[in-house]
Amino acid sequence: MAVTSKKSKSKSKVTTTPKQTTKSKKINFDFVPTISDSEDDIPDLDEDSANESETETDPTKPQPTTPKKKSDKKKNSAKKSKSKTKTNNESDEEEEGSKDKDLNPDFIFNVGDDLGPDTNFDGWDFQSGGDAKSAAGTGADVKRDVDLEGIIRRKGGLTGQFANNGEDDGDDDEEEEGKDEDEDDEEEEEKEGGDDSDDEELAMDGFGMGAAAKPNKLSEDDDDDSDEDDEDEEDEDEEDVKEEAEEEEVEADSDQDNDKEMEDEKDEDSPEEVAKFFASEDDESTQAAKSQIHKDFQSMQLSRPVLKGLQALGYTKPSPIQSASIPIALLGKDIVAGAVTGSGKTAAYMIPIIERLLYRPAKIASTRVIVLAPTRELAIQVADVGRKIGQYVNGLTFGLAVGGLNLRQQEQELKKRPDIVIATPGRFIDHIRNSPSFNVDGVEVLVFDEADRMLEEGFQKEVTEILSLVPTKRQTMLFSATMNSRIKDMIQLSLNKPVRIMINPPNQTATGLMQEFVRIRKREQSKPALLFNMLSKLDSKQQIRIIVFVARKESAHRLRIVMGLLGLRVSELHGSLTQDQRLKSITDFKKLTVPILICTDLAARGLDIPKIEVVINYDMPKTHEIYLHRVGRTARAGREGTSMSFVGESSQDRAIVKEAIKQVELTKSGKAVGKNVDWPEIEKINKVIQEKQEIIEEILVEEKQEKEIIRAEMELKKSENLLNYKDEIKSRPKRTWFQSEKEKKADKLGTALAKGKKINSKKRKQQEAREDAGGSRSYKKTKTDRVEDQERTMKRQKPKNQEKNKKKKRNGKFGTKR
Ligand SMILES: Nc1ncnc2c1ncn2[C@@H]1O[C@H](COP(=O)(O)OP(=O)(O)OP(=O)(O)O)[C@@H](O)[C@H]1O
Repeated sequence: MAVTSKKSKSKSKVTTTPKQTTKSKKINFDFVPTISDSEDDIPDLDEDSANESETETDPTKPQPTTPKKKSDKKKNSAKKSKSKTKTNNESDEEEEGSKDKDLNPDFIFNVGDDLGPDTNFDGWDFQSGGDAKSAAGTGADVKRDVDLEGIIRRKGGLTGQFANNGEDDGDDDEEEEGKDEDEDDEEEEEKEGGDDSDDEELAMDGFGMGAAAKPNKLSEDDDDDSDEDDEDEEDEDEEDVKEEAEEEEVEADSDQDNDKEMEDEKDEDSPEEVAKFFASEDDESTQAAKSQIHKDFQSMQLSRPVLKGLQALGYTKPSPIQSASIPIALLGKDIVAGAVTGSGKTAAYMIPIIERLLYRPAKIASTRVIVLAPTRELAIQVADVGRKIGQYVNGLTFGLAVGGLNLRQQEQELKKRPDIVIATPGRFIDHIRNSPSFNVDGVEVLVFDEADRMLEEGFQKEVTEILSLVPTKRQTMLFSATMNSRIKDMIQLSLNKPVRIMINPPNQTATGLMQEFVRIRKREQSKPALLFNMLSKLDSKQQIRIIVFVARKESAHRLRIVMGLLGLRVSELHGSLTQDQRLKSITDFKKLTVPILICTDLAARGLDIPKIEVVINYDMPKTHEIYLHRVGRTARAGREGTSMSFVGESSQDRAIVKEAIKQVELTKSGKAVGKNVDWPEIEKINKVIQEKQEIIEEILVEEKQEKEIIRAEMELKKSENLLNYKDEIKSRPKRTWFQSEKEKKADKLGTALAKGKKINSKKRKQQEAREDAGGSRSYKKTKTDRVEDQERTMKRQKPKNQEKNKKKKRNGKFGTKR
């Protein structure tokens, strides 16, 4: 399906020609040969400890009508000046001053001869996720929250040198403090220098690596909307529970993945399967498109508004994945693409999508593109990138169908049938089922971002349901940094001879990434102290962004309290937080208000905050794949970054380190080193933490009590609303759910069973009970659901119709008839 454009009639077609081909260099799109399974060249981890038992501890998307265009132009210019102001406001002097200093000039965003990326893109923006009425512009309800920091403060915490950043006062003392801190730092550096010898056993050789192994809706609008919002509350609460369950799956996924999965990765597709499934390498147009390397976006025959959008973002040259994917996507072909984290995959699919919409305008408003992402935050970010690229395209509209954000607001947005809808699967299905004016019959393009994740068991049912609803005649594109999905998993997507574009070898890390590994041995209990020690040494003034990954939500929360008690202000990000809290954590992190973010794997994929300097794996992930996504939060777009991993003695942890070293050696990308730490110093800190255990428990109890009070207040309000708006609430069509929370849980159990995991008898009984009940429920509204809906709608319309009839009668009596 060749894409012709208005422009192409007078100018040139988007299809590629042999002429273009001769000018261009050829790049290899194939997978780099499979990594040898032989571990001969891999330095062994310390043998003695290899025999020690594993310990697991937890210390803590144009409708071009002329009038619309005019107003849109106005809007666009307003938008433009607005975004300019925003950029000025957002980039503080220091950041500007140091802009892209940290970029790696070798990074191949620029295939040409000059510098690394000079992008104006300053990360994603939640403000564009919804209207400005509510917190973070997302339409998310602002609900009363527990003041955890207040509790920590009352318990004597957050008093240290780290606590006064952000909105706090204490300006006068800042310089003084700065001096002291500098002196302290010097002292600490000296100490550190002297400590190297102290920890020989934990040094790089400890890993057998030798030296560096190369390399509330309670705001103003409440007066108008509060009634409706309150009525919605019940629905939304229930919906939030479902969404939470969905998100939990994202997080819990790493719990489900195990060594078995790593083995599966090695289960390669056969050459015959590959030849049958993927487009032939000999396909002429694909060949022509593939063999080019575009030195700039102009040579891709992109339209002026899109080029303007890219220019505004500071994207001068396409990254390799963009250079390779855009021409093929413009041909309307299905794509399965993989490229290293932070290499610009979002724009790689967003640019051709916008181009397609621009040159094939729809006659009537319809949603033509669906982008599916595994997490809410990623979906919001993708929408933001899309909006920014398409900011000069008249009438281009985006919609979000993302869990945790205001359902009614989204419904209103989707009613207008935005061109591009970015969605998380659960909420998307919810809208298709329950938002009558939204449908997906006009969908032409379906994108799976983080496709390998979307094809995993956690999303299987949702994806199957979505696929059954969208038209089969469509373009489907799959993108991920770890696009290792097997053909058997992709078959359900009904891809039409997809073109396989693999830029980097699978499992490669960013070129500018320094991977450091700290061996924990039996000091699991000292990990919080180690974390504190590292955080304070890394950034005594809390001026760099550090992201810390932990295995469990509880650990994230506990660590936040521990760090707070030691005077270090950190944020947490995981599925147990409300969406408001989640967005606030990210916004604070982005603005450096709270530059340390402790999170679960919810934030492992796709999150693009350009200046995350360090990623700490406090708990190692379960698989090397997740490790790649986590460390991929730094060293993005050709920048440099460091990852520090706390490596335990489990075979799983050790296997990931081995794989990381192996990949560095194989791909010659980045570095991997062992790191010494000052254990005596850390043990001192650990002692302090141990002494605070009681206080930590007290804080947790106090927090729980506050939460219960808030919950009781909310329940009370809900009951009042239920009484006050009973009739209205009852007349509403009953929302139907894709899966109940119970079903989700039962599915998880099923997954566990399928994976051969041991489950206890109670859980097994639950699973059996579910199977007895007929297994999974039907996904579409049942006939009964529909009849009930109709009855409710009729009931609701009855008073209105009665009113209309009365009016008609009145008009008959007193109206124009004489
Ligand atoms: N052509 C370009 N020139 C300069 N910067 C770019 C270009 N394309 C993308 N970027 C920037 O590179 C960064 C990474 O892009 P993006 O988030 O799309 O990466 P990704 O490959 O999807 O990463 P991940 O695999 O982690 O999801 C973003 O900050 C983006 O603004």
